[in-house]
Amino acid sequence: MEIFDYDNVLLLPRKCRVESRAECDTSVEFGGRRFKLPVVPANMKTVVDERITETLAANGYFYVMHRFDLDNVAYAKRMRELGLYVSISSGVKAADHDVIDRLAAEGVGADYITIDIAHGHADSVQRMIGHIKHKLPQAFVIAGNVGTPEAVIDLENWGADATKVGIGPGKVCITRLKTGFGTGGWQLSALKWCARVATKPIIADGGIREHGDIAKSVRFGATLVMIGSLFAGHEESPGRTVEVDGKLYKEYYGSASDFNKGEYKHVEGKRILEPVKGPLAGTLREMQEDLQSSISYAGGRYLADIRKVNYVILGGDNAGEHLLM
Ligand SMILES: NC(=O)C1=CN([C@@H]2O[C@H](COP(=O)(O)OP(=O)(O)OC[C@H]3O[C@@H](n4cnc5c(N)ncnc54)[C@H](OP(=O)(O)O)[C@@H]3O)[C@@H](O)[C@H]2O)C=CC1
Ligand SMILES: Nc1nc2c(ncn2[C@@H]2O[C@H](COP(=O)(O)O)[C@@H](O)[C@H]2O)c(=O)[nH]1
Repeated sequence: MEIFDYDNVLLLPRKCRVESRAECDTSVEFGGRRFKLPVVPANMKTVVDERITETLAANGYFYVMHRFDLDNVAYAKRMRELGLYVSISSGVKAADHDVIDRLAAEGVGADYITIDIAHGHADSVQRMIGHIKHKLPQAFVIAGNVGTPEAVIDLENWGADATKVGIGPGKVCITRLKTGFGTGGWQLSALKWCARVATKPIIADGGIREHGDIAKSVRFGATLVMIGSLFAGHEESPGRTVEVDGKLYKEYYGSASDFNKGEYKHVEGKRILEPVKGPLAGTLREMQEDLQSSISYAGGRYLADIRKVNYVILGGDNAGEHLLM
């Protein structure tokens, strides 16, 4: 198997088919809705909050609200009152099952539910998918996180409508150091490996450091890309603002860090500071422009055209050109 990651792959251009990059369409259909970008900010406490998710939903972007210190039912009710779609996260414990029961009993429902645990290839996830499909059959269920084709096949067979791939490639992740496991350092080829067997959408989660990594993820099979660090350092970001030597930073910590958990137990995440870089809307606009350029370099007009390009692997044992024949 070829092993590579975002920083040692480049996509190869094909003849341009547009007069302007404005003709390139970055939108994507996911779970019955069309969104402006194949990008979703990570469902983490220092990345999204109520206000940011409302803005994203109201402006045509996909979001997943985090599940920490949050009343999911009250959150879902508020989004409904605002006329916005509901996209929440869930764990797999008894209290998480109860939330699904309440959403059903109170008639609130949810449009998207992301089952989001560290080791998503687990019986507990199978039970939770079954519970959601029983109580809220209309909900689109995303399940993860996983890092192997076997896991993608199982989650799909258990009823997941999409799977989330990425064990440990995140910027504040220390899973590979603490456990010796994961897709950190080879996330892009793990995505390719998983996408070969997937029959439903994949969300590539973690490891995106540059906007061009979004196009690379799409090339290797992602329908959406989940991003934490690139979104954590905005004016509106929920992380605490910290001043160091006159410069402003936002704190960004892992969901499995002691900062999120409130105790040092099974810690697989750390805290870092991200420089503050202006409003979120500016980054979303720049991501769209960059992705429009990516589509034009792919010789296409639509996101899916990126899937048609060849690529090169730079350096290492797998170095070489890879042609689609
Ligand atoms: N993408 C990634 O690489 C990672 C992401 N995270 C994120 O951190 C957050 C917290 O995750 P998590 O701790 O799973 O959530 P929870 O604290 O909600 O735990 C979920 C359940 O899974 C169990 N569990 C967790 N890890 C394992 C494991 N390795 N093997 C068996 N059972 C396990 C927990 O039990 P118990 O605690 O008793 O074991 C608990 O019952 C999530 O948002 C998750 O996405 C965390 C680590 C890696
Ligand atoms: N191993 C851990 N992974 C974590 C933790 N908290 C979040 N995450 C994952 O990281 C991505 C974001 O990655 P980034 O490279 O874009 O910053 C996020 O979506 C989760 O899947 C954690 O504590 N440990």
